[in-house]
Amino acid sequence: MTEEAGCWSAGTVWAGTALATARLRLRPFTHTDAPRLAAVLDDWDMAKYTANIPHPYHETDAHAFILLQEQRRQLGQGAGLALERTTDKQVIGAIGFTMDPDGSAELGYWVAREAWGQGYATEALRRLIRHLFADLGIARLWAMVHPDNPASKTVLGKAGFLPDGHSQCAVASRGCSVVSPRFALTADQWKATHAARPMLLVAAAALIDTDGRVLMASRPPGKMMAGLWEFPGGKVHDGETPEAALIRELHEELGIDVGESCLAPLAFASYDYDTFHLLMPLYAVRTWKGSPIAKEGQGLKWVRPARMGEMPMPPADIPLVAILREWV
Ligand SMILES: Nc1nc2c([nH]c(=O)n2[C@H]2C[C@H](O)[C@@H](COP(=O)(O)OP(=O)(O)OP(=O)(O)O)O2)c(=O)[nH]1
Repeated sequence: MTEEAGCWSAGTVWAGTALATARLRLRPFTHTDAPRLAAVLDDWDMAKYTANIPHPYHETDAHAFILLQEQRRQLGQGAGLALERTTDKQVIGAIGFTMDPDGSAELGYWVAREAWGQGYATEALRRLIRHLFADLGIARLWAMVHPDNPASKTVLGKAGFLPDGHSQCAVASRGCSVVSPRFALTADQWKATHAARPMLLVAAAALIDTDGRVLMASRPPGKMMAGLWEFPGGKVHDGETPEAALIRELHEELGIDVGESCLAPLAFASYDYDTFHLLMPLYAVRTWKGSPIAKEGQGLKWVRPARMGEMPMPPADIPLVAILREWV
């Protein structure tokens, strides 16, 4: 294997590589997660609809679960991944899969009560589905939900799963089994819907001050990826050039005026967000008129590229940080 081969091989959970979504990192559990798991899962409302969460739930149960996930991963039987929220690195759920001998895989997930109703399960599920179909070549995925858990059915529906009959499902916390609806999605069905996702063109700026610091903006509450630090900019409207869009956005968001000749193309981000594909040219800007002020409720920070890695950022922006470190 040449060194470049790393550029071609897809990330795989078998090797423990984390999967990023807009707001989450899907990563293997470690034993340091055990207290958090016990705090979240020792809750009847969490256990009652899931197959494998006993009740009550102690840290020893969490350690056994974490050990089992690592063993399953090493044996190629499946994996259980923590849903780590990017903004605060808190574990807010889990998602996992188990390989079947026929090349299909079963999925399961839960989200902590404090994070219910915010779309985290759908976001994680879409990302794992893409990994299983596109990177690992699995042909078909299926999942069962407890019959009294409509929220979980909705999550599967949003991810494109279709009803697939019923099966008996053991429920550890109740010590019995229930007849549960099954849902399934094939790789072909997924490919057809995934291929139809739109391409979103966004123009962004690295405003660089005389001290070599770059202006970062935090996404305001209520917007997708709220709280993450990004480069100022926004969507390119129909009929606009990326440059014109960026000049407009910098005026609207920061109250500064930038001439088109001051926009130097620097790099671009190209990133699959599951519901759209982002293409984002990044321009270096060293000269502008006015002082940047937050006009849209965003936070602003001047940051040295060497410190940017410490800030929670949209996953699309991570490769841009390395370029800025080299270049600024
Ligand atoms: N501006 C900007 N957007 C980014 C970055 N990284 C990244 O993934 N994005 C994504 C987040 C959004 O999905 C999209 C930008 O959309 P936006 O909602 O901020 O665009 P906008 O300012 O036109 O806002 P709106 O009028 O639609 O509310 O690009 C980045 O560094 N800067």
